[in-house]
Amino acid sequence: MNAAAAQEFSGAPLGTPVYELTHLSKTYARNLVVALEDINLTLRKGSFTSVIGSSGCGKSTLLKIMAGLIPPTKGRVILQGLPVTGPRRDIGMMFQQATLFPWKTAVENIVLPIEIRDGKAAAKQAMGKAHELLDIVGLKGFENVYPNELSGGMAQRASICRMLITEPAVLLLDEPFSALDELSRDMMNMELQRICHEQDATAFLVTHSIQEAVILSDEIVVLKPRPGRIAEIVKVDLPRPRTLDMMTTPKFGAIVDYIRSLLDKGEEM
Ligand SMILES: Nc1ncnc2c1ncn2[C@@H]1O[C@H](COP(=O)(O)OP(=O)(O)OP(=O)(O)O)[C@@H](O)[C@H]1O
Repeated sequence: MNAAAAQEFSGAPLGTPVYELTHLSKTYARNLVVALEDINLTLRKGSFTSVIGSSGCGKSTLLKIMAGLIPPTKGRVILQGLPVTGPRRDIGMMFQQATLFPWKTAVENIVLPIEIRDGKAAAKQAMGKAHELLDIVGLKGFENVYPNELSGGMAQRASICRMLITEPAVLLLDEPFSALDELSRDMMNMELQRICHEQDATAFLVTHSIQEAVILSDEIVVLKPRPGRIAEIVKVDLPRPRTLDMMTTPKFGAIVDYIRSLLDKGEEM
Protein backbone atom coordinates (compact mmCIF):
# COMPACT_ATOMS: atom_id res chain seq x y z
CA MET A 1 0.00 0.00 0.00
CA ASN A 2 1.46 3.41 -0.93
CA ALA A 3 1.56 6.31 1.53
CA ALA A 4 -1.50 8.06 0.07
CA ALA A 5 -3.56 4.88 0.21
CA ALA A 6 -2.39 4.20 3.76
CA GLN A 7 -3.39 7.73 4.78
CA GLU A 8 -6.77 7.27 3.11
CA PHE A 9 -7.26 3.93 4.90
CA SER A 10 -6.43 5.25 8.35
CA GLY A 11 -7.75 8.77 8.19
CA ALA A 12 -10.72 8.71 5.82
CA PRO A 13 -13.65 10.68 7.23
CA LEU A 14 -16.65 8.44 7.57
CA GLY A 15 -19.29 9.05 4.93
CA THR A 16 -22.93 9.94 4.77
CA PRO A 17 -25.54 8.14 6.89
CA VAL A 18 -26.58 4.79 5.38
CA TYR A 19 -28.75 3.40 8.21
CA GLU A 20 -30.70 5.59 10.58
CA LEU A 21 -32.51 4.06 13.54
CA THR A 22 -34.67 6.44 15.55
CA HIS A 23 -36.49 5.75 18.82
CA LEU A 24 -36.63 2.06 18.02
CA SER A 25 -38.44 -0.19 20.50
CA LYS A 26 -39.58 -3.79 20.35
CA THR A 27 -42.00 -5.58 22.65
CA TYR A 28 -42.74 -9.18 21.72
CA ALA A 29 -46.53 -9.47 21.79
CA ARG A 30 -46.46 -13.16 22.72
CA ASN A 31 -44.78 -12.77 26.12
CA LEU A 32 -44.73 -8.95 26.48
CA VAL A 33 -40.93 -9.02 26.77
CA VAL A 34 -39.52 -5.55 26.07
CA ALA A 35 -36.50 -6.62 24.02
CA LEU A 36 -35.39 -3.12 22.93
CA GLU A 37 -36.18 0.36 24.21
CA ASP A 38 -35.50 3.67 22.47
CA ILE A 39 -32.52 2.71 20.30
CA ASN A 40 -31.04 5.59 18.30
CA LEU A 41 -28.18 4.77 15.97
CA THR A 42 -26.67 6.01 12.72
CA LEU A 43 -24.30 3.93 10.57
CA ARG A 44 -22.20 5.91 8.12
CA LYS A 45 -20.97 4.81 4.72
CA GLY A 46 -17.82 2.72 5.01
CA SER A 47 -18.02 2.34 8.79
CA PHE A 48 -17.73 -0.87 10.79
CA THR A 49 -19.99 -1.04 13.86
CA SER A 50 -20.35 -3.89 16.34
CA VAL A 51 -23.04 -4.51 18.91
CA ILE A 52 -22.14 -6.28 22.11
CA GLY A 53 -24.07 -7.12 25.26
CA SER A 54 -25.00 -9.97 27.56
CA SER A 55 -27.21 -12.83 26.45
CA GLY A 56 -30.81 -11.75 25.96
CA CYS A 57 -30.09 -8.03 25.77
CA GLY A 58 -31.65 -7.75 22.30
CA LYS A 59 -28.76 -8.03 19.82
CA SER A 60 -30.49 -10.51 17.51
CA THR A 61 -33.75 -8.61 17.79
CA LEU A 62 -31.96 -5.45 16.67
CA LEU A 63 -30.33 -7.22 13.72
CA LYS A 64 -33.65 -8.79 12.66
CA ILE A 65 -35.39 -5.41 12.72
CA MET A 66 -32.56 -3.83 10.72
CA ALA A 67 -32.82 -6.67 8.18
CA GLY A 68 -36.57 -6.13 7.83
CA LEU A 69 -37.29 -9.65 9.11
CA ILE A 70 -39.45 -8.43 12.02
CA PRO A 71 -41.13 -5.04 12.53
CA PRO A 72 -40.31 -2.71 15.44
CA THR A 73 -43.11 -1.86 17.86
CA LYS A 74 -42.12 1.81 17.76
CA GLY A 75 -39.62 3.91 15.88
CA ARG A 76 -38.16 4.02 12.39
CA VAL A 77 -35.46 2.25 10.41
CA ILE A 78 -34.30 4.13 7.33
CA LEU A 79 -31.80 2.58 4.91
CA GLN A 80 -30.49 4.72 2.08
CA GLY A 81 -33.34 7.18 2.57
CA LEU A 82 -36.14 4.58 2.48
CA PRO A 83 -37.96 2.93 5.40
CA VAL A 84 -37.15 -0.77 5.90
CA THR A 85 -40.46 -2.61 5.87
CA GLY A 86 -39.29 -6.06 4.76
CA PRO A 87 -36.25 -7.88 3.34
CA ARG A 88 -34.39 -5.78 0.76
CA ARG A 89 -31.92 -6.21 -2.05
CA ASP A 90 -29.53 -3.67 -0.62
CA ILE A 91 -29.11 -5.68 2.61
CA GLY A 92 -26.53 -8.48 2.74
CA MET A 93 -26.67 -10.98 5.59
CA MET A 94 -24.33 -13.56 6.98
CA PHE A 95 -25.03 -16.03 9.77
CA GLN A 96 -23.10 -18.28 12.15
CA GLN A 97 -23.45 -21.30 9.90
CA ALA A 98 -22.47 -21.09 6.25
CA THR A 99 -25.85 -22.37 4.94
CA LEU A 100 -24.52 -23.30 1.50
CA PHE A 101 -26.62 -25.70 -0.56
CA PRO A 102 -24.77 -29.05 -0.60
CA TRP A 103 -25.90 -30.00 -4.12
CA LYS A 104 -24.48 -26.82 -5.65
CA THR A 105 -20.80 -26.03 -6.22
CA ALA A 106 -19.12 -23.06 -4.52
CA VAL A 107 -19.58 -20.80 -7.54
CA GLU A 108 -23.19 -21.95 -8.10
CA ASN A 109 -23.96 -21.14 -4.45
CA ILE A 110 -22.47 -17.68 -4.87
CA VAL A 111 -24.59 -16.74 -7.90
CA LEU A 112 -27.75 -18.20 -6.32
CA PRO A 113 -29.06 -14.86 -4.99
CA ILE A 114 -28.81 -13.48 -8.54
CA GLU A 115 -30.55 -16.56 -9.94
CA ILE A 116 -33.42 -16.20 -7.45
CA ARG A 117 -33.71 -12.48 -8.10
CA ASP A 118 -33.10 -12.17 -11.84
CA GLY A 119 -33.17 -15.68 -13.31
CA LYS A 120 -30.75 -18.22 -14.76
CA ALA A 121 -29.39 -16.03 -17.59
CA ALA A 122 -28.43 -13.27 -15.12
CA ALA A 123 -26.80 -15.87 -12.86
CA LYS A 124 -24.73 -17.10 -15.78
CA GLN A 125 -23.63 -13.56 -16.53
CA ALA A 126 -22.61 -13.09 -12.89
CA MET A 127 -20.22 -16.09 -13.02
CA GLY A 128 -17.26 -13.84 -13.91
CA LYS A 129 -17.90 -11.67 -10.87
CA ALA A 130 -18.33 -14.76 -8.67
CA HIS A 131 -14.90 -16.01 -9.81
CA GLU A 132 -13.38 -12.60 -9.00
CA LEU A 133 -14.91 -12.66 -5.51
CA LEU A 134 -13.64 -16.20 -4.88
CA ASP A 135 -10.21 -14.97 -5.87
CA ILE A 136 -10.47 -12.03 -3.43
CA VAL A 137 -11.29 -14.34 -0.49
CA GLY A 138 -8.52 -16.80 -1.37
CA LEU A 139 -10.67 -19.56 -2.87
CA LYS A 140 -9.23 -19.54 -6.39
CA GLY A 141 -9.24 -23.14 -7.62
CA PHE A 142 -12.23 -24.11 -5.43
CA GLU A 143 -14.91 -22.74 -7.76
CA ASN A 144 -16.32 -26.13 -8.71
CA VAL A 145 -15.96 -27.83 -5.37
CA TYR A 146 -19.03 -28.91 -3.35
CA PRO A 147 -19.53 -27.50 0.20
CA ASN A 148 -18.77 -30.84 1.90
CA GLU A 149 -15.23 -30.60 0.50
CA LEU A 150 -14.66 -27.17 2.09
CA SER A 151 -13.45 -26.50 5.65
CA GLY A 152 -15.64 -24.38 7.95
CA GLY A 153 -13.49 -21.32 7.25
CA MET A 154 -13.58 -21.91 3.50
CA ALA A 155 -17.36 -22.30 3.57
CA GLN A 156 -17.66 -18.98 5.39
CA ARG A 157 -15.39 -17.36 2.77
CA ALA A 158 -17.79 -18.64 0.11
CA SER A 159 -20.68 -17.21 2.17
CA ILE A 160 -18.97 -13.80 2.16
CA CYS A 161 -18.85 -13.98 -1.67
CA ARG A 162 -22.53 -14.93 -1.80
CA MET A 163 -23.36 -11.94 0.39
CA LEU A 164 -21.26 -9.57 -1.76
CA ILE A 165 -22.42 -10.70 -5.22
CA THR A 166 -25.54 -8.50 -5.12
CA GLU A 167 -23.44 -5.48 -4.03
CA PRO A 168 -25.48 -4.73 -0.90
CA ALA A 169 -25.26 -1.26 0.65
CA VAL A 170 -24.89 -2.78 4.09
CA LEU A 171 -23.60 -6.05 5.54
CA LEU A 172 -25.42 -7.45 8.57
CA LEU A 173 -23.24 -10.05 10.26
CA ASP A 174 -24.62 -12.34 12.97
CA GLU A 175 -21.53 -13.84 14.63
CA PRO A 176 -20.30 -15.14 11.26
CA PHE A 177 -17.09 -16.76 12.53
CA SER A 178 -18.10 -17.95 15.99
CA ALA A 179 -18.18 -21.60 14.92
CA LEU A 180 -14.54 -21.44 13.80
CA ASP A 181 -11.44 -22.16 15.91
CA GLU A 182 -9.70 -19.10 17.34
CA LEU A 183 -6.87 -19.00 14.79
CA SER A 184 -9.22 -19.25 11.78
CA ARG A 185 -11.50 -16.70 13.36
CA ASP A 186 -8.68 -14.15 13.73
CA MET A 187 -7.62 -14.73 10.12
CA MET A 188 -11.19 -14.39 8.85
CA ASN A 189 -11.65 -11.16 10.78
CA MET A 190 -8.59 -9.68 9.08
CA GLU A 191 -9.95 -10.91 5.76
CA LEU A 192 -13.32 -9.33 6.53
CA GLN A 193 -11.62 -6.01 7.30
CA ARG A 194 -9.75 -6.11 3.98
CA ILE A 195 -12.89 -6.97 1.99
CA CYS A 196 -14.95 -4.26 3.71
CA HIS A 197 -12.24 -1.73 2.88
CA GLU A 198 -11.97 -2.85 -0.75
CA GLN A 199 -15.74 -2.69 -1.22
CA ASP A 200 -16.20 0.47 0.89
CA ALA A 201 -18.82 -1.58 2.73
CA THR A 202 -20.88 -0.46 5.71
CA ALA A 203 -20.93 -3.31 8.20
CA PHE A 204 -22.83 -4.15 11.38
CA LEU A 205 -21.65 -7.11 13.46
CA VAL A 206 -23.31 -8.91 16.34
CA THR A 207 -20.67 -10.50 18.53
CA HIS A 208 -20.09 -11.91 22.02
CA SER A 209 -16.36 -11.24 21.80
CA ILE A 210 -15.07 -7.90 23.09
CA GLN A 211 -11.70 -8.50 21.39
CA GLU A 212 -13.35 -9.17 18.04
CA ALA A 213 -15.48 -6.03 18.37
CA VAL A 214 -12.46 -3.87 19.21
CA ILE A 215 -10.15 -5.17 16.46
CA LEU A 216 -12.80 -4.71 13.74
CA SER A 217 -14.87 -1.69 14.68
CA ASP A 218 -14.93 2.06 14.35
CA GLU A 219 -17.74 2.11 16.90
CA ILE A 220 -19.05 -0.41 19.42
CA VAL A 221 -22.63 -0.23 20.59
CA VAL A 222 -22.74 -1.57 24.15
CA LEU A 223 -26.23 -2.75 25.09
CA LYS A 224 -27.49 -3.17 28.62
CA PRO A 225 -30.23 -5.71 29.33
CA ARG A 226 -33.85 -5.81 30.47
CA PRO A 227 -34.94 -3.93 28.46
CA GLY A 228 -32.19 -3.68 25.84
CA ARG A 229 -30.94 -0.09 25.74
CA ILE A 230 -27.75 1.55 24.55
CA ALA A 231 -25.40 1.94 27.51
CA GLU A 232 -22.77 3.73 25.43
CA ILE A 233 -21.37 3.93 21.92
CA VAL A 234 -17.61 3.53 22.24
CA LYS A 235 -15.38 4.90 19.47
CA VAL A 236 -12.30 2.79 18.70
CA ASP A 237 -9.53 5.10 17.56
CA LEU A 238 -6.92 2.45 16.74
CA PRO A 239 -5.31 3.16 13.34
CA ARG A 240 -6.29 1.27 10.19
CA PRO A 241 -5.57 -1.16 8.77
CA ARG A 242 -5.83 -3.10 12.01
CA THR A 243 -3.40 -5.96 12.54
CA LEU A 244 -3.61 -8.91 14.93
CA ASP A 245 -0.51 -7.76 16.82
CA MET A 246 -2.44 -4.64 17.88
CA MET A 247 -4.32 -6.97 20.23
CA THR A 248 -1.27 -7.05 22.50
CA THR A 249 -0.95 -3.26 22.80
CA PRO A 250 -1.85 -1.36 26.00
CA LYS A 251 -4.34 0.80 24.08
CA PHE A 252 -6.24 -2.26 22.81
CA GLY A 253 -6.23 -3.69 26.36
CA ALA A 254 -7.57 -0.43 27.78
CA ILE A 255 -10.49 -0.34 25.32
CA VAL A 256 -11.32 -4.00 26.07
CA ASP A 257 -11.24 -3.29 29.83
CA TYR A 258 -13.46 -0.25 29.41
CA ILE A 259 -16.09 -2.19 27.46
CA ARG A 260 -15.95 -5.02 29.99
CA SER A 261 -16.59 -2.51 32.79
CA LEU A 262 -19.63 -1.16 30.89
CA LEU A 263 -20.97 -4.70 30.45
CA ASP A 264 -20.42 -5.48 34.16
CA LYS A 265 -22.24 -2.27 35.10
CA GLY A 266 -25.14 -3.19 32.81
CA GLU A 267 -25.46 -6.57 34.53
CA GLU A 268 -25.69 -4.95 37.97
CA MET A 269 -28.66 -2.81 36.91
N1 LIG B 1 -39.59 -14.48 19.01
C1 LIG B 1 -39.58 -14.06 20.27
N2 LIG B 1 -40.71 -14.09 21.01
C2 LIG B 1 -40.71 -13.67 22.28
N3 LIG B 1 -39.61 -13.22 22.93
C3 LIG B 1 -38.47 -13.17 22.27
C4 LIG B 1 -38.37 -13.61 20.90
N4 LIG B 1 -37.08 -13.45 20.49
C5 LIG B 1 -36.39 -12.96 21.55
N5 LIG B 1 -37.21 -12.79 22.60
C6 LIG B 1 -36.84 -12.23 23.91
O1 LIG B 1 -36.30 -10.93 23.70
C7 LIG B 1 -35.13 -10.71 24.51
C8 LIG B 1 -33.95 -10.39 23.60
O2 LIG B 1 -33.60 -11.56 22.84
P1 LIG B 1 -32.49 -11.56 21.71
O3 LIG B 1 -32.46 -12.91 21.08
O4 LIG B 1 -32.66 -10.39 20.83
O5 LIG B 1 -31.16 -11.33 22.59
P2 LIG B 1 -29.62 -11.54 22.22
O6 LIG B 1 -28.90 -10.39 22.84
O7 LIG B 1 -29.44 -11.73 20.78
O8 LIG B 1 -29.28 -12.88 23.00
P3 LIG B 1 -28.09 -13.96 22.74
O9 LIG B 1 -26.82 -13.21 22.98
O10 LIG B 1 -28.34 -14.99 23.81
O11 LIG B 1 -28.24 -14.47 21.36
C9 LIG B 1 -34.96 -11.97 25.34
O12 LIG B 1 -35.54 -11.73 26.60
C10 LIG B 1 -35.73 -13.03 24.60
O13 LIG B 1 -36.28 -13.98 25.47
